[in-house]
Amino acid sequence: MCSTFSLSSMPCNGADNGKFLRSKSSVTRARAEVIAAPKGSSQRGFSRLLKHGIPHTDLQVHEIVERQSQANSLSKQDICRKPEFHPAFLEEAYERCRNICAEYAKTFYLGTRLMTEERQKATWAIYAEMFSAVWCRRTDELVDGPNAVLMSTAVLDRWEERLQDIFDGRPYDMLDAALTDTISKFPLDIKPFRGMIEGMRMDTTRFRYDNFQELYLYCYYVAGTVGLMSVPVMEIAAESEASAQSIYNAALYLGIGNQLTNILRDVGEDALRGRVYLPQDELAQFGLCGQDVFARKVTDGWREFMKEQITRARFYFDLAEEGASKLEKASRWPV
Ligand SMILES: CC(C)=CCC/C(C)=C/CC/C(C)=C/CC/C(C)=C/[C@@H]1[C@@H](COP(=O)(O)OP(=O)(O)O)[C@]1(C)CC/C=C(\C)CC/C=C(\C)CCC=C(C)C
Ligand SMILES: [Mn+2]
Repeated sequence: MCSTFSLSSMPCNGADNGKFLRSKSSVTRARAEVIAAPKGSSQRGFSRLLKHGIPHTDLQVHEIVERQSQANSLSKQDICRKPEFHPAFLEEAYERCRNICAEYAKTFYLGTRLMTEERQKATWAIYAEMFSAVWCRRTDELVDGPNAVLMSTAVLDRWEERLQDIFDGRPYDMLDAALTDTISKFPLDIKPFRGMIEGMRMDTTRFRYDNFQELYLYCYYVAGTVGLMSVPVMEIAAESEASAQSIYNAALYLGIGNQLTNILRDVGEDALRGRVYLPQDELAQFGLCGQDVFARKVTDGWREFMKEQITRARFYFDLAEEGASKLEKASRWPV
């Protein structure tokens, strides 16, 4: 059993994070470290973003970093019981994960080809598992009416049970087996995986985001968590003197930057699914509203609004960049 990874409570909201930060000076320092030098962000854009504030999820990151350092001091045997899989079975399992990644995440897959063999396989296994959860959830969107949310909830509850079984060494199918094997090789924490499912839950009930604070939380769940899953696989360079917290934050920011970009890319497609992920208060500042998004009107106001949103996504990519150089050498280029 992976008792080291037992779950604590669900993430707290931003207000609680604030209290926590005041009492944990190292976390505050780490945060300051990361936001001190956002290369490439224009001064005007940057101060505007700071005025909005960077909504924080430091509490979760801090917990994960703590558990990670405990895990690193344990032997692989202590971390997780290694299940006995036939080598040919595992080979086939990873091959299926690879095919899913190559088919549905083409650019990302190219990046994985630059990784060491063990890291590639781990990345495909994580991708395939999370993709399957997203895919099953999406299929439920085809169900109309009041039963839709109930169905999604049941599907996500089942995924959460499966996740626990994977971490307990009881995989349900071949894709799960690949992830169980990956978990026996890398000190992965279940918490970001649960967070990803929480993000999918949010997506079943929430079709609008009033402000960036709310959107950030969604992005944290569906994408920041991907960054947090990645660090134990990519590994921090032994010679790195940066705090683990600052590197995990950078990984989280890479997820946020990716998800904000994904949202800007998919405005039209998401509107067809009845969703507007753009912050409503910021749309209003440019004289826009959700209806304009559905109407697909491209006006000067829209262009100006989008420029600001792009600036924000770049801001997060800039925050992430420094962290990538603190990873194990062989992981920097693929990231
Ligand atoms: C220090 C440092 C900088 C480390 C690097 C950390 C790192 C490698 C971060 C990667 C961040 C990343 C690629 C995030 C992806 C974010 C993203 C776009 C998420 C999408 C969510 C939902 O979007 P939407 O609902 O709009 O869906 P579509 O537009 O219809 O696609 C996602 C689709 C999330 C779904 C998640 C997955 C399918 C799993 C992703 C898993 C991986 C990419 C594997 C990561 C593991 C490793 C070891 C790299
Ligand atoms: Mn999208």
